[in-house]
Amino acid sequence: MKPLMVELGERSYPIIVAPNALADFPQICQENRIALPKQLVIVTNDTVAQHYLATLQAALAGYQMLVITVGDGESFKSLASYEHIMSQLIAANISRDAAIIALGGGVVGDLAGFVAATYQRGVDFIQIPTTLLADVDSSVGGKTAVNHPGGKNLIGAFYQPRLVVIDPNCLLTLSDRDYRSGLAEVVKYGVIYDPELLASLEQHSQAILQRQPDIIAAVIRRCCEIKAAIVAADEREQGARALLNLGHTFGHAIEAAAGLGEWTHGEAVAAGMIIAAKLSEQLGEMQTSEYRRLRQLLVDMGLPVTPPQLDPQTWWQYMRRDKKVKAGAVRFVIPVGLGQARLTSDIAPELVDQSIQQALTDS
Ligand SMILES: NC(=O)c1ccc[n+]([C@@H]2O[C@H](COP(=O)([O-])OP(=O)(O)OC[C@H]3O[C@@H](n4cnc5c(N)ncnc54)[C@H](O)[C@@H]3O)[C@@H](O)[C@H]2O)c1
Ligand SMILES: O=C(O)C(=O)C[C@@H](O)[C@H](O)[C@H](O)COP(=O)(O)O
Ligand SMILES: [Zn+2]
Repeated sequence: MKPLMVELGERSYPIIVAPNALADFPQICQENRIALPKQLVIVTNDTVAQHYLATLQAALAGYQMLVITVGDGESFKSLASYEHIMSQLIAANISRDAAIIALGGGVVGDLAGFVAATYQRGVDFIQIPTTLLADVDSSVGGKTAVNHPGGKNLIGAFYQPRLVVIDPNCLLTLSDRDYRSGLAEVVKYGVIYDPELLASLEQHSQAILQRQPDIIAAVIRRCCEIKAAIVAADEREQGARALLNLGHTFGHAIEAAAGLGEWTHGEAVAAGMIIAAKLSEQLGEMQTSEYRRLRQLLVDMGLPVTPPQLDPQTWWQYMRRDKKVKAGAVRFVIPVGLGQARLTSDIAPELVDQSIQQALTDS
């Protein structure tokens, strides 16, 4: 199948979606004119390694490989893990012409990407995502980061991979909770960009939840297509890319306030999208029927739609650290109906507080 491309001039790169892509990795590189260097560094965690490392290593027999594992979970997307990886790269004398391969979900991808962006001021980076969330979102677009106790992704860099290789078969071993978490970002694409995708998620919700391979591969391709188009138009989030942050101003606050890892990223984004939709309803930009339709879809996907009870001060403490803050004002992504969204700072804080309260009490 023809690769999707993220068009960024000299830094353009392909996204390959193919069953068994892990085993075919060197051939995929060759077909896409990616010359693998002699030294390869695979960053992963023990959970993913147990399922997929041997297949990738066998495919790459003949290359010098250093495997670095990090702890499993959001709390390991940290400066401590970053330092752990850096120390191993330095101890092994990994040179600037090596390539770092992230094999794992969004945590491994974001962390390994930030290492790749900064080790000796930048080495080549390849994403091999293994969760639905990483397939449809985090492996594409070059946002790399680690968390800080003060908030999500506060330390990072824009650094694009050279290649993204997605093997949808990896999803068969993913837990239900993590699979559903990825569906939140899938729904997000429908809300901000693609009403047909939303309708198709509603129509095929059972097949999607059962992880039927054809449907899942089609969903992954469509999401990557949307993300690639948005990133190509606005790589560094000066405009349209901010729409990919729908639900995240609230979602990141939920994740950080609850303690990283208590809510998965997708769960927090789902509840955050409901608050954003409530805001939109209050502004008269989303009909009540559309709000209820979105809420029902998230419920059908097994995602939380009720935010946690936090006091307003806590919400605002985290929301003020959002990366979309401009000239001191928090900017919100507001869905306009279902299928479009806009970014605005022109929202009264009382309306935000009210929307959070209403999302909390809605049933
Ligand atoms: N860079 C971006 O653009 C971007 C976009 C969205 C989310 N993110 C970030 O991604 C992170 C969330 O990613 P995630 O949901 O993939 O979480 P994750 O990386 O923690 O993976 C979820 C769980 O699944 C396990 N796992 C991974 N692949 C597996 C497989 N194939 N089979 C069985 N288990 C597997 C992991 O070990 C982990 O326990 C968050 O930190 C979020 O901020 C980044
Ligand atoms: O790629 C983007 O742009 C996104 O905003 C995608 C989000 O799903 C993702 O969670 C991202 O990491 C959030 O970025 P941040 O800049 O709000 O930390
Ligand atoms: Zn996200």
